[in-house]
Amino acid sequence: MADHTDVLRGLHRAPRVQYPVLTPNMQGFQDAVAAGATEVAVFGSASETFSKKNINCSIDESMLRFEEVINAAKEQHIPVRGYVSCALGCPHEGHVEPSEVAKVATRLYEMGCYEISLGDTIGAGTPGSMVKMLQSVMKEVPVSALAVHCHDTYGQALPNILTALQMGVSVVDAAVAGLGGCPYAPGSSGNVSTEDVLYMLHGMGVETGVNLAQVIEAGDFICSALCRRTNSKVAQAQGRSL
Ligand SMILES: CC(C)(COP(=O)([O-])OP(=O)([O-])OC[C@H]1O[C@@H](n2cnc3c(N)ncnc32)[C@H](O)[C@@H]1OP(=O)([O-])[O-])[C@@H](O)C(=O)NCCC(=O)NCCSC(=O)C[C@@](C)(O)CC(=O)[O-]
Repeated sequence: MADHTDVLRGLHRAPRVQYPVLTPNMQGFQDAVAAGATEVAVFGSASETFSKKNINCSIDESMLRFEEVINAAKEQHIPVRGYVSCALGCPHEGHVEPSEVAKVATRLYEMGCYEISLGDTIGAGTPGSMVKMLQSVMKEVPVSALAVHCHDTYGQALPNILTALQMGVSVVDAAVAGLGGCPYAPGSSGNVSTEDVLYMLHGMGVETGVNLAQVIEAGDFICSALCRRTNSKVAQAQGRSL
């Protein structure tokens, strides 16, 4: 959190690209806007323990903080995205009831988040648990306002994403080279790699508007800058960043 405004100020922004900034409280929101953010995101959790460890407050307290951020954002016409972590399991509590995910997603949506990203923070979900969780959330929030955010710890990210797409979700979070993760989800791997999602979608004939070869190049660049090996199976198959 501490250096996100430096990152934002250092970006060379491309037209038609959004650069949402995670803003868990008003301090984060004000700093982000001062640094030029045009979209922000609040990140809550369906697990009480994870909420306390990740953002140092209970779920109810987080909602009060988010309401303040969302109201301030509305005044400035800044769109707000909402995340629900631990949608398919918690590193501390284990199983998370789909109804708890639906409750938090509904609160964020009703407060004014234009989209709710359902996070499998520890990557422990399967198509079976994805179906149950989405069925519960979709009773309360329109599917057009839902996104999925899958980590690949157990190698289930792509089947989970495919399941969500088949249920009508059309927004998928991904990270170049499968980077990412969360300091409060120890042992969990990064987000599903953008390259692997694109390869699957293009193979299914889905038009994404994204150039896979250029994303692989971007993955090479960032892996070399971070001295990390790519987590993308597609990039590995093409002999990249090994
Ligand atoms: C939320 C806080 C900041 C509360 O932290 P806190 O300690 O409760 O906050 P505080 O208000 O008591 O302030 C303590 C210090 O933090 C500073 N502070 C206070 N707010 C901010 C801010 N916005 N930005 C920068 N600094 C801040 C504040 O200025 C103060 O500094 P000091 O006076 O001691 O020098 C802390 O718990 C925190 O940083 N949590 C974030 C941890 C994190 O980065 N988690 C990973 C994010 S990704 C994720 O959660 C999951 C997701 C989205 O990827 C989806 C998924 O897979 O599930």
